[in-house]
Amino acid sequence: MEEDLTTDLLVLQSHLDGMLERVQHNSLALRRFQVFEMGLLRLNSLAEMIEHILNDAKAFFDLDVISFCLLDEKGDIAKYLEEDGYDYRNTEGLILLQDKGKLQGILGASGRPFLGRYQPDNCSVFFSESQKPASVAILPLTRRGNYMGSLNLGSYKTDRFIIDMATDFVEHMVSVVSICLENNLNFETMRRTSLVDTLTGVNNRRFLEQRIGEELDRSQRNDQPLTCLFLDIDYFKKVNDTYGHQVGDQVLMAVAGAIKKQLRSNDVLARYGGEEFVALLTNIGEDMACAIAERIRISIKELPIQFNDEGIAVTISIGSATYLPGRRVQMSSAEIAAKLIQNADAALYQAKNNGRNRVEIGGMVLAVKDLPDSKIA
Ligand SMILES: Nc1nc2c(ncn2[C@@H]2O[C@H](COP(=O)(O)OP(=O)(O)OP(=O)(O)O)[C@@H](O)[C@H]2O)c(=O)[nH]1
Repeated sequence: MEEDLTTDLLVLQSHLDGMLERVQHNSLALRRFQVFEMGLLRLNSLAEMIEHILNDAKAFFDLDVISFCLLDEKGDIAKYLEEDGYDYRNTEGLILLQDKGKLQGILGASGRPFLGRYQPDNCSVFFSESQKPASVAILPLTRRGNYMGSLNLGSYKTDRFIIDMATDFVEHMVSVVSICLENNLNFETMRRTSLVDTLTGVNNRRFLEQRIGEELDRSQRNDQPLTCLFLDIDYFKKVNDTYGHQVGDQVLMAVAGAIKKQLRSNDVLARYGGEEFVALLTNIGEDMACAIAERIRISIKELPIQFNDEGIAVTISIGSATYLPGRRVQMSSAEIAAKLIQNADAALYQAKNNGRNRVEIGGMVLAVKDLPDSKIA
């Protein structure tokens, strides 16, 4: 009798130990998840989110392999990452899928997580052959019933993810990841649309105003000149009056595209107003600026724009001014920026006065106040 009691007590004790161990394990997992979640909420961009997921989640959740799959049907995500200089093509574990069908094929229309043994048919898209896990959790990221991608966790242990495992915890995690992903994507889209001119697709004036200060600081730091071109289509009112506003819009788009083609990818081009554009050419002094402006002028003159089989002749006038960094800086970036644009605009005015379809050089801008007009051309 006493022996039976002792055995029962030992069994009970071992049950309790097991339960305690599970509670401790779960509370540790929960704490880790809270830290991971807080990290996710603090992120400011899509690139940061990708890094957090791929680099930190593996350690947080003690995984052997992880991949982050994003549905990118229109190629916007690739474009955003590229624009931010993020090397998404060589980021291990990041998968941009253009076809929603693949995710639906694996996870079904319900969007339920898949936990279990690695199956080549379903899982090879998410894990490379060299890092093939034994068990996986393929967690769909969805918002409002739409797939956005999946978070794919892998372990070399076959029993880490099993079919009947409770999924409450992972489902909570993927809803947080899904919300963060949606926020980051919305933010990236908003950031771009608010700084891009919707008609021509080049940047808008607000973008230019933000960027010019950064470019001037860079110019100062690297002791390299920065040139500003002010470009204005000639007699554009006549194009509108003759062919209509819609054709005028087509001309604006064609001209913006042609100017952009003559610039380097790190130069800035913005639509400043109606038919005016401003370009910032980094590390370009006056001589080079003149050659580039001439190249732009000729490319616009030769632009083949057709309306009802009739060619529309378009020309552009360009004014240029160049900032020369120096040791004596007595003006703020904002003051230098205003002066640079003002001088380029004045040169444009000259180009218009001197007959249009021409380039005028407005001279150098220095950051010193004591030179009258700071203009030494
Ligand atoms: N189609 C179209 N026209 C625009 C847009 N924004 C401004 N404009 C037109 O651009 C024209 C600008 O005319 P003006 O400022 O007189 O200049 P211009 O005819 O180009 O003459 P110069 O600059 O002196 O050579 C006006 O007719 C505006 O209506 C736009 O987004 N689309």
